[in-house]
Amino acid sequence: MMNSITNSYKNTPNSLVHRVPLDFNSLVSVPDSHEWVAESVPVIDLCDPNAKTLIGEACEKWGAFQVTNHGVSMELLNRVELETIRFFSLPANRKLCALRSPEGITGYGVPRTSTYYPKLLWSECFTMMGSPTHHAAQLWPDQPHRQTTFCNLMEECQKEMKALTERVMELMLESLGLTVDDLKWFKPKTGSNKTQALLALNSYPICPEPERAMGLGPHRDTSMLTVLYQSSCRGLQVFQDEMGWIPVQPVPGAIVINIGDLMHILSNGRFNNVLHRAMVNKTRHRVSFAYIYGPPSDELISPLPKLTNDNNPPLYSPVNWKDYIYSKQVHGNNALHALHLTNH
Ligand SMILES: O=C(O)CCC(=O)C(=O)O
Ligand SMILES: [Fe+2]
Repeated sequence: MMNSITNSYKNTPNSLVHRVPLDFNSLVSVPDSHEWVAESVPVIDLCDPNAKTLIGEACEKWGAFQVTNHGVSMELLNRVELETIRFFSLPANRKLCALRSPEGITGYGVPRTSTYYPKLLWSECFTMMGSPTHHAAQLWPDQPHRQTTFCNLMEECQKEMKALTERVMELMLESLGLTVDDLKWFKPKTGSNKTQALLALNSYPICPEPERAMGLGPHRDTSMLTVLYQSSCRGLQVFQDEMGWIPVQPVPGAIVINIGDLMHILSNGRFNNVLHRAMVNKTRHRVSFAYIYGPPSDELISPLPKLTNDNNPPLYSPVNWKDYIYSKQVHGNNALHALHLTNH
């Protein structure tokens, strides 16, 4: 019998790491040994024979997942990341030469979602559609070589991201028991593919008071899918009922896929259009880049007929991407409610 609590620890497992605290003051980040990881969006190997099923499950539960073995070269991702850092390190007055016009969609400015919130965001954004030739000439008027390097890289990035997006889209359709033929505009047998996409470079500068600011506020993407490379810096979080905000841990080389509102509509609500946000931090300038993929701008998107029946009627009325983007700018996160068919 122990007669005092002094002996209570005798013979209990007691390795060095369980006895000696870290020298916390010497650390600038949390080592893996001390990281308390919550359950988060799955990481899916695209070459896994089971990828289709895993993607279907992830889309229903999370509306987001990370992919590895995705076919986009690491070397390209690194180059785009470096170019993104280089772009945002330009002096403010230089970046303003490419300021997005009030009616335009491309160029430098605040994030597209800024109109949703009463407060402004701790971030800046540069958006492109195809080659950013016009903006490159505004940014580097006397450096044609610099313009070419920038444009070539951004075009290459969009080409690779598009290939990945189509591969993932196809797996998503298959997981719903559909084929590419069920979506006429996706990979048309005749004529060219008129799908549209934006490439957005995002920058979240170091913030002196991160707890008082927000990089990107809670939002759902207007897209069909968003393909995001977040490099190695934490910040992205997804919202899950009951669990709250969950970090999406950067996995070296992995790419994040988010389900947007249009995919949620197309799947008749089966796929979760994930609510997400980006936090800022005190020590690292965070950059990310997002390939925002959607249908041809006039194409009407509605729940796919094969996914609806008398017991499972369509939940949303048809909308095209162009009008939906406008509605999102005006109504923010409530734009989707306006399309909900409440009479069923
Ligand atoms: O930077 C991130 O991690 C998130 C970016 C994002 O949500 C967006 O561009 O829509
Ligand atoms: Fe987003």
